[in-house]
Amino acid sequence: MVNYLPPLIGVIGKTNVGKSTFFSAATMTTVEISNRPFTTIKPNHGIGYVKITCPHLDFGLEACNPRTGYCQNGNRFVPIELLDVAGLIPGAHMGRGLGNKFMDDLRKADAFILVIDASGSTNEEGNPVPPGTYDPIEEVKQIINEVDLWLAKIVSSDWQKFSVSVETSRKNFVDALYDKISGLSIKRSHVIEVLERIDLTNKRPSNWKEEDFYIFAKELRKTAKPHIIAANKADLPTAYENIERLKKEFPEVPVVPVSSESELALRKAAKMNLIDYIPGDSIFFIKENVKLTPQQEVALKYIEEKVLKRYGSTGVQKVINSIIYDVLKKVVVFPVEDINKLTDKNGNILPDALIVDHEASPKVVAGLIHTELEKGFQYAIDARTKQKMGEGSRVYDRLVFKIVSTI
Ligand SMILES: Nc1nc2c(ncn2[C@@H]2O[C@H](COP(=O)(O)OP(=O)(O)OP(=O)(O)O)[C@@H](O)[C@H]2O)c(=O)[nH]1
Repeated sequence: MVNYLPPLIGVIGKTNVGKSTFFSAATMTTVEISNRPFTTIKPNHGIGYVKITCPHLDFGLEACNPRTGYCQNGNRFVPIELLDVAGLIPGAHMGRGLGNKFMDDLRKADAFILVIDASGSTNEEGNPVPPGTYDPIEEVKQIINEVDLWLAKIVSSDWQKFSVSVETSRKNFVDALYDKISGLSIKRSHVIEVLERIDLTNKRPSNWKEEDFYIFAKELRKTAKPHIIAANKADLPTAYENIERLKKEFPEVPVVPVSSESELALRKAAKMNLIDYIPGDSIFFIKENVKLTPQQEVALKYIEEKVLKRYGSTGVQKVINSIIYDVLKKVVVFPVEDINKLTDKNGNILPDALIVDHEASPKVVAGLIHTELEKGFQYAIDARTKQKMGEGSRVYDRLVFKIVSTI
């Protein structure tokens, strides 16, 4: 899969809200896996996983052989890349705290998970305060505002020179603007969409005012750097009402109740063979013949009562699935060589799982696997229906398919 890159998701938030706990929980596997999906993993990068029902179940197969990620009890865990973005404080866009580092990290991300302390026990500077005394709605507004100010700053830098150059050379404004912000991993279509939406397409660049940059940045963030809210510390009673308030205040953004600490504890306990637990599940089982310490018993009881029974899961897995499916509108597809055995040419069952746009054509997916495969693309065959899929067809979630190419 030479051209395939998994989605890159930034995990952002103030200090002390549980961002590191979330990151550790999301990147810890409950089973030993030997494969390393991507060649270079930098210090603040980690692998998280989208959880889906593995197609091997639908086809009545016993197991599969993932080249990356893993499969546990029929649940396929498909890798994505997570980026632990440096902690954020007000003024970060001006370089305060680790501001510049934070912003550099965010440039590359396709979307971000905003971890907040939903219990209201961390103030705006990231210092602990009595639970319920800080309003997490303010926390969200503040961080999103920092992101918008940062984007506006990038867009407006050297604007005078830029606008003179565009106006005197009669360059295409959209192309020039797209070039200017190309370091942000933003699509050209995003720039066009945003300019049209806020009616700035025909305004002379030299007439752009400060509020134009801000509005443009805000809309660009919504389109090109969308986010989800991980309402962490949801196990604490002061979070209950706040979570409902957050959902009402930000109806356009998924708000997921999360207890990162609970998820981390469950994954650790599973790794230590104390419990059976699959990430994202609503239950766990204490293994037979295991003698828990009183402390472990209390902790597991707490998680069961305050988190699993209340919310149906710890929320960590839900956040990852939701950002991939609901926010980025992706699907997972499985290319194979043999549509009857679902194998590659070496006999591995369903070895590859690719996360792609839900509107992608099989030909575009072929190009992610190999440029040559796209060039020689003839058609694909859907392994479930055995029907041909032409260039005009669209992939769907958990599609298993073979690409037929002249090359
Ligand atoms: N009750 C509760 N506490 C949590 C939860 N997640 C994290 N915490 C606690 O919150 C505190 C901060 O957690 P961290 O993960 O270190 O927070 P952070 O945001 O990464 O902070 P920095 O590392 O300073 O940037 C720790 O005491 C955690 O144990 C949770 O789900 N519930």
